[in-house]
Amino acid sequence: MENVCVESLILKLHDVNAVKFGEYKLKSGMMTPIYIDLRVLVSHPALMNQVASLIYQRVQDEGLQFDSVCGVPYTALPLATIICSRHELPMLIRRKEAKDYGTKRLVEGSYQEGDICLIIEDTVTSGSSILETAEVLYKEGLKVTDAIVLMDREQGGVAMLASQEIRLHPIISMSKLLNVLLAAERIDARTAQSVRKFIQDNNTYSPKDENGSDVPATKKPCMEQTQELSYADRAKLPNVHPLASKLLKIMEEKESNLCVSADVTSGDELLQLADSLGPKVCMLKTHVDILEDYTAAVGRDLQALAEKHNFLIFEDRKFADIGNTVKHQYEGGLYRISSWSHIVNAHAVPGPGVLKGLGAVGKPLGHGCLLIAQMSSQGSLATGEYTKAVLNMAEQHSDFVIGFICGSKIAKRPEFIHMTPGVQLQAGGDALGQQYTTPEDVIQIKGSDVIIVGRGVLEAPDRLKAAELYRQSGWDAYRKRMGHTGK
Ligand SMILES: O=c1ccn([C@@H]2O[C@H](COP(=O)(O)O)[C@@H](O)[C@H]2O)c(=O)[nH]1
Repeated sequence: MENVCVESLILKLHDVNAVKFGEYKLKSGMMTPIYIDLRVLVSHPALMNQVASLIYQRVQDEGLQFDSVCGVPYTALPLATIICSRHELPMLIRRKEAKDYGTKRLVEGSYQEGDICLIIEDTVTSGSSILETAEVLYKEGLKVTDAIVLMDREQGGVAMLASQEIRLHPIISMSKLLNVLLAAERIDARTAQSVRKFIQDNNTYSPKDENGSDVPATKKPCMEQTQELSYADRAKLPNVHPLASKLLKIMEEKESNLCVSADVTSGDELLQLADSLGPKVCMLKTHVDILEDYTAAVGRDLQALAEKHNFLIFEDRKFADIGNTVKHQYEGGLYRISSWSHIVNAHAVPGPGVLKGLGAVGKPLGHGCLLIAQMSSQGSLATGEYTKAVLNMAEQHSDFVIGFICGSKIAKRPEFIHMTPGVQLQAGGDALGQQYTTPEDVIQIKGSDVIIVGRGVLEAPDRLKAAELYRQSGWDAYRKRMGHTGK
């Protein structure tokens, strides 16, 4: 199954005019400055397949249990059909009007009383279309516990359906849509703000109080606003880890969010790289165990070069064992990683013990750790609930965890730094499952902070020139994300 990124899907939906700005009438008669018209998807099969993949991914991420799937007619019908056909799931079709001959059924397909039916919908405003479909299914003795929607306009649908005991799982929120279109300069700040205001002023759901009277609809104060902090401002936050603060300051000073992955096999080449590319990077990443001639002098000299050129060293060791073992692996052995590397990383698989073990060594030295929340390789299992659990673990250990290895921004706390590998100037991949995306995509669209580039620099005819190219494109993408235009 293809891996679909929400941000690029939003841009494609905009390309095919599925997202329109202007004056449009909703089903309720309400006028809206933004209209989502996913009916056009039927004319774009590749996009239709991507939407179906995203919906199914969400079904899996949420671990939903159900006996059949029903798409709300008509736009979600082909989506449900693709998903059910690809994954061999039983599907039901809800008729909008009963036939006046034959079985006269309103629900087509085979089902039994008590079966759970998952509803799929394309866009939700108030949630009334999903509820109408659920009510038809209820009359047939079916149960509805969950619904998935591609686009939630954030106008009360989630709360209304929750009041009817249906959990709605939106994939794209209106806030996300606006943020992505704004960052990609598809809309201007004024348009985004006027749509936000419309959404906040037009919440369709009024919960009832205990006497059954309407409680006035609350205006949502929580639509994601994009007033983002700069790297420099984040460095000054009161709760930022001192090492994260140092890195953010370096990034701002050197105008670099580039980490070069120095995946070379000789100590001399590593040191030569560190010296020549040092001025271009905020961080140098190593895999010390691929060096064929490591000696303690390499670690020492690397540290001196980090001082000279003002960058941090990140040993990409990916610790993944019990606390006691990782403590030894970090501090001892041939490489004595903790003696020269400012940052290491760890998988969350072993549980918090891995951070306790590493922290016992790293914390007194002022070092920091990145948790691996997602990976760039095809078929990675670090997705969905796992990624959420990693985020949670980081929040519990923010005295040592300074951020994440991830594909996109996953944490709201600006103290955490997001670092993304799998970056080249052209999207693509290698023969062993690595997947590449571009600096613009990673920094501007996906909201990560640092690009990690290996072969994009190492295999270039002129490594210094290539590093400068990546530094500049990473920095330009950051400036655009912050709303700066031009140089
Ligand atoms: O998910 C991950 C985690 C780590 N890496 C590492 O980053 C570099 C990428 O090198 P490229 O040559 O740019 O592909 C490499 O050291 C990996 O071990 C990753 O790629 N993905």
